[in-house]
Amino acid sequence: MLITEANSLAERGGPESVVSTSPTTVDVDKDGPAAAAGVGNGRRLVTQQSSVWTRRQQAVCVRHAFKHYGSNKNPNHVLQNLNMTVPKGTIYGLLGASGCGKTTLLSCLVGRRHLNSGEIWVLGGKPGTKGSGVPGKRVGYMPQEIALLGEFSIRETMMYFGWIFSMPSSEIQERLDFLLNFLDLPSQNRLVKNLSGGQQRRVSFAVALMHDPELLILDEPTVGVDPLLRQSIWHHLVQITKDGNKTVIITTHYIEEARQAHAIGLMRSGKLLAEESPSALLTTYNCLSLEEVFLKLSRKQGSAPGAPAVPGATDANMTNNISVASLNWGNKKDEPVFVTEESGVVGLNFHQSKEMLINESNGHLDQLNKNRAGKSEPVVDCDDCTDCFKLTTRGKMRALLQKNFLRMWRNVGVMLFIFVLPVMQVILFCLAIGRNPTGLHLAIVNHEMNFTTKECPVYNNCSLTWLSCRYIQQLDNETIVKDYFETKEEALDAVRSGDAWGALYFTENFTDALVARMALGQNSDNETLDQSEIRVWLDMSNQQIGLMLNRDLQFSYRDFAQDLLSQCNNNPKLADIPIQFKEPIYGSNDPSFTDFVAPGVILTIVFFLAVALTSSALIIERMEGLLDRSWVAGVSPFEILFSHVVTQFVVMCGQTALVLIFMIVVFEVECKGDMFWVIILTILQGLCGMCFGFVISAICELERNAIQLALGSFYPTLLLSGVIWPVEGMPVVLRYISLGLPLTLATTSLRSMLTRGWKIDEPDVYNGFIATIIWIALFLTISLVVLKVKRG
Ligand SMILES: Nc1ncnc2c1ncn2[C@@H]1O[C@H](COP(=O)(O)OP(=O)(O)OP(=O)(O)O)[C@@H](O)[C@H]1O
Repeated sequence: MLITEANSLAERGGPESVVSTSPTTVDVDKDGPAAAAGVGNGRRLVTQQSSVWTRRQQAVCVRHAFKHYGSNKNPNHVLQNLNMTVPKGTIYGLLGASGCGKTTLLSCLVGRRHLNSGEIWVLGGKPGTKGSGVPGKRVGYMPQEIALLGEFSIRETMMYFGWIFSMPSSEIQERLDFLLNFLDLPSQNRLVKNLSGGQQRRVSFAVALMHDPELLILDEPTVGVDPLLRQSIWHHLVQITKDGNKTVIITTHYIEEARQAHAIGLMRSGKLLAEESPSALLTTYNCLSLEEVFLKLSRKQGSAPGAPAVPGATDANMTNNISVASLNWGNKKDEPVFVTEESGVVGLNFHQSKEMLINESNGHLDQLNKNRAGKSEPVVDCDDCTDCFKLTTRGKMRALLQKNFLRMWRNVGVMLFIFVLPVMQVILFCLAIGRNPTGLHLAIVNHEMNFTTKECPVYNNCSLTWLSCRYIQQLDNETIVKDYFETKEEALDAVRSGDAWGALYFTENFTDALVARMALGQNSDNETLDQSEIRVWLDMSNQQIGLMLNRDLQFSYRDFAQDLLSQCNNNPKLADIPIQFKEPIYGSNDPSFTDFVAPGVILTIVFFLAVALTSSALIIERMEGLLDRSWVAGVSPFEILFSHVVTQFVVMCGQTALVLIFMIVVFEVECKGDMFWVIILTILQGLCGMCFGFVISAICELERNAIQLALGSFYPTLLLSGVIWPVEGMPVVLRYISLGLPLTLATTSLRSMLTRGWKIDEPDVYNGFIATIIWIALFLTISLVVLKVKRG
């Protein structure tokens, strides 16, 4: 029968290699691998060259697969020279102990991971190559973890994946109705996060079945599923593979349920111990259960050389992944058994395995062969090539955008974070930063006044008496709280103990000395000059308060002197120092710290909110398994990034509007420039922060690391970008570093627009735009590259 298959292939015009090499005959009793397998029944092994063409005919064909995790120096070998053949139209049960590498193998099949060496063919193509359809809609993958969005309802989950697979909504709904019923799922409007573990697994299974793919890869789909439903799942799998167009690869820890598979691969330590139909395995190993077979094979593999052999199995067949039961294939004893020359797999080239499975699976594959008879298998070269040059599809964008928006909408905390936080930050900044301190205690010792009666008269005319009182009255009562002390020592003690920010001392003949100083001018003696001075001791530990008191004391003296001079009909200008500060070109003579910091604060708020929002976005999806599942469904890194960019852009526009409205309209931060360019620059900075967030998200595996990196970058950026202190105050090296940061030139640009009213044609302004755009491009490129590398 096997030879007939090969001949019929030759008649159909199959590749020459299959036909021309078939006559090579090996005497199995002498040198063939089957000799070691104890095949001494006089049957011949016929070497059949495994060609690319034959491999492409299988649903899955793995040859000499090696895969290790970790570094080359210290590798953890997971797949070791593994060969596997899954004919089309079969259910293939992949069994093995926990940690033997099943999930790794499956992830290589769906293109999520790459082998270190070896070959994989899935549905005629190599996973991950253009046009192979894998990853993509030709495969349905149910990973071991739930890998769904908890915030989505069952219906929304189905819509998400259905749209990714370009299915129309009506078709998705039809499929959904069927799957809800078939998998005994609750109402389609229930949120996934509120379902039981078993229900969630069934939704995950439904997602894999959704688009009716050619190849279903199911990693433990029956965990947490009751026996009845388990049986109906298996029944369904048998049904869908019946016509030979669908193939299922399934892993399960319930070994006995795999009896319903057409073929079983028993895997251990990165190798297939055997690859057979369940009944062949039971017969060959003379066991009653598959579990027994597995134990026998495992013991054999683990036993020392020279240990008693399991009937029908040897070290040689195990290491060569030989299908022992294939030796029973064919009804006649003298029929040859084909050996795939390259792989060393006995019997498991596609014709033999099909043939075998027909016999072993109650005729199910008889039907399969009938369906295919006379039909030459099309070689899938570029099945999906209409999509090869498309960047995305409408369905994918619709799915990804809805997912991003719904996710935000459903999460009240995130919504508050997005819109309330920037407003709160602006309000807090405007209320807390830049205002003059008030209620500062000043310890005053005035020997001119009577300390007991506290008498200190003030005359607002040309009276030259009690001038110390007149000066003290000039001090702003809101800023300064005046505490009187009898002696200088007491006043200084008040400063030392932190009860006052400074001490002010007037001698007992202050007024006389001051009048003499004004009258005598350059003829004043030192004694007069000394006595006319107001002595001040400040607590300069707080620079802002110290400098402000210093400034207020001087301005108060100038106002006091000008007032006195004008009351006495003298020119008040005599009280000024001979430097005249005219109306400033930009800004005011009484500049506000708020106006200096505000541009940088606006950009920092928008930049770092975007970082915070995006830095964990991809990580959460990755940790939920949704990212992996989306990759397998055929979504590209570009599509993921693009959908996030669009979502974030919408959010950014809202945030920018709120920040600018509160800063400029509510708190009246100066804005002399063109509002249009101010808005554009702010949005661009938000986009820049978002792209930086993507980089963090793509680089970090854990959310914790992303938070650390985002927070860690916050302070250096804030300190070095000239937001709170001029760049000109930094050491030269830091200045260059500062110029290379994304916020520095943008802050200068926004400051120039807000406070100077400069237009876009000024270099200081347009440099900020150019730098921001360069950073956006750089961050996007980095995250795209990292995502592509990580996707494998
Ligand atoms: N990303 C990874 N990095 C490093 N080692 C890994 C990684 N994924 C899996 N491994 C290791 O590879 C081995 C095989 O893991 P794999 O998940 O493929 O096993 P499995 O057969 O699917 O197990 P189970 O049945 O428990 O799911 C294990 O030792 C595991 O620790």
